[in-house]
Amino acid sequence: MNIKEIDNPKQIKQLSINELEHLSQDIRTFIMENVSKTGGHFSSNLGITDLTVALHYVFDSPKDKFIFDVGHQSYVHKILTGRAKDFSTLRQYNGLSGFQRRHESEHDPWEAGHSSTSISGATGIAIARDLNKEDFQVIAIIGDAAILSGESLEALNYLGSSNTKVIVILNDNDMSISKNVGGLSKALSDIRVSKQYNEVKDNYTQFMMKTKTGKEIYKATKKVKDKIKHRVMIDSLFQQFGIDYLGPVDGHDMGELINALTTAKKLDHSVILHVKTIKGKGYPRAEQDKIGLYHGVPPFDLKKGILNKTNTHSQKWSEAIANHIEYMMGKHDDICVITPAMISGSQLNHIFKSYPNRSFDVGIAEEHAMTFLAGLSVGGKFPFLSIYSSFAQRAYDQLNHDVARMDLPCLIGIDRSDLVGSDGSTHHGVFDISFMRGIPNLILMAPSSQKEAEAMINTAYYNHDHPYVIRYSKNSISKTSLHNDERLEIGSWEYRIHSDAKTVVITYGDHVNEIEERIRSHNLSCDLINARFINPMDEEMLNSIVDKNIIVYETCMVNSSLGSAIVLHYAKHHLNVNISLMGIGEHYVTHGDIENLLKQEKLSMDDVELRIQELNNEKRES
Ligand SMILES: Cc1ncc(C[n+]2csc(CCOP(=O)(O)OP(=O)(O)O)c2C)c(N)n1
Ligand SMILES: CC(=O)[C@@H](O)[C@H](O)COP(=O)(O)O
Ligand SMILES: [Mg+2]
Repeated sequence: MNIKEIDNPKQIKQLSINELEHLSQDIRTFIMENVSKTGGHFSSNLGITDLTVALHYVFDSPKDKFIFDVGHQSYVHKILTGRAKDFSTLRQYNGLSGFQRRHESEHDPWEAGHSSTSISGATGIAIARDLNKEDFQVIAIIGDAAILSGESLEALNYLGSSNTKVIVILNDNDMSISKNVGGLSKALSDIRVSKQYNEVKDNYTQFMMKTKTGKEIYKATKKVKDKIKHRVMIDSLFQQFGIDYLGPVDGHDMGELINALTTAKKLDHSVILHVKTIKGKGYPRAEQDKIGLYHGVPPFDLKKGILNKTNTHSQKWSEAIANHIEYMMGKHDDICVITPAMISGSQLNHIFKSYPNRSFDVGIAEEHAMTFLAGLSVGGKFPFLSIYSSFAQRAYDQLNHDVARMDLPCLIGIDRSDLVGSDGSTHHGVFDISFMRGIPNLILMAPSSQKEAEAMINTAYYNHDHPYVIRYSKNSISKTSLHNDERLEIGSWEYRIHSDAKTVVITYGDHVNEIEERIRSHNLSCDLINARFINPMDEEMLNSIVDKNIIVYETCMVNSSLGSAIVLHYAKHHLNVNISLMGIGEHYVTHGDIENLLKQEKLSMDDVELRIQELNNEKRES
């Protein structure tokens, strides 16, 4: 069957097991040839090929709903649902997304990019189906790392107590991006495929599901069997949630897969089908990859594999940050490093090798990572958490409630800030400034060079007084050798171009050098300020340019960004617009007090603000 001629998964329904196996191999070859050209998620899709072919053979998408967790492993699903012809546009502007996208196909009922949402979403879709008295299957396809993350466990806990039916396919390749971590992950990998046991069990279950009596007997005996199983046999952690468990089955044996999926389809209650696969199946370098080199790949030569290029002139921001952190770890043994499953992406492999006892990969667990950081700080360590901007969105309350409120000395590296390119909208780091600027005690920094980044890390460590955040993008920067020992004054901006021009641009991070180069090469009459502290702002410098035209340039121009803070500062201090900022917050003044004040006395806004402060003090003292 020519892969590009598959418009609809129905076309594979009449194939034999043997033909399905050949189709699966052809799809793996197609993925290798295409993804090695465009870049994208490589080993996860090779490993899930047989399972996805079997899923589309047994179930009927789009009537049956396929929800891929994260969605980075949905390429085979896309190929079988008529999108093979678009693969040359994978992860490009206006091209095929690297994740499920609803606008792309009726076969994509769900969207993700962030991990561990599939079971929650599937449960919602299933319960809505039951309420609407509709009849279709809801299937969540989730990896062994994603299923061990907070939201997945919350969803499983709820699913086990609900009467709806969701089929959870656990695609267990014993790998996250790199090796999977945690106690539950070990329990999973200890459970072995026993073909004979599964065959007997599948045939028995299918036989019992044929009749009403059979179903009753199945349920009654299942309880007894589970009790015995809990004690004597595989202590499957999923049965603890009250959800039936099938498997584990060999994820590369088409017949066994189809049998197990058919059993799951016939059940009248939720079930987890545990499927063991090999991440990178069919491409030995990817099968042997334990550090995630073939998880998300750039375009590469299939024959030679991905070659480790050591570039002496440029580096990724992550590398510059990790190098200086490692340098500081060598000088100060209280520094620890945390990552939520992104060792390779955050360039921490060398630190994990050099300081294994002070480096912690907590798995896909951003909430835990952030509060774990707080605990390490309370315990007298100086922790550094490296976390992607969009994944940090998961840990907003932990940052606010556990780190900032206690004003704990630590450093948080917000990696992949600003636009990230091919991962697209779910991964752009454009909200971190707006969700962090309002949190008390956080010092927000954005370096424009390696040297400045090192000075910021030094400042955070040696000041040892607040939680510091340093944000940097996925871009590359020029590489210098030295580790400088400089520090910065908190809130101090840098006049990068100071020619007393009528216009001044204020920006930070990667944009500073880009804009400086443009001003100089076009000989523009324009000053440039490097706002390297996004919070607190350099109000003295702001006041010194009150008579200039100001252009604020930033990527994440969303509410409560730096730009809006600057506008507010001017409105409050310099424009003849009367504006007073009044927070009720912990103040003692009520809305009613303010209304009365405004009504009774004809005061200027400055007087109102003054009067409110007096009123506030009076009430606080009373
Ligand atoms: C909230 C969140 N954290 C981290 C990631 C990065 N990430 C994408 S896939 C992945 C590993 C997933 O492992 P698993 O669920 O086992 O799927 P596999 O790739 O092995 O099939 C990670 C950590 C993410 N997408 N979302
Ligand atoms: C799917 C996912 O979330 C990760 O694999 C992500 O794509 C990694 O991004 P980087 O390639 O920027 O490390
Ligand atoms: Mg996995």
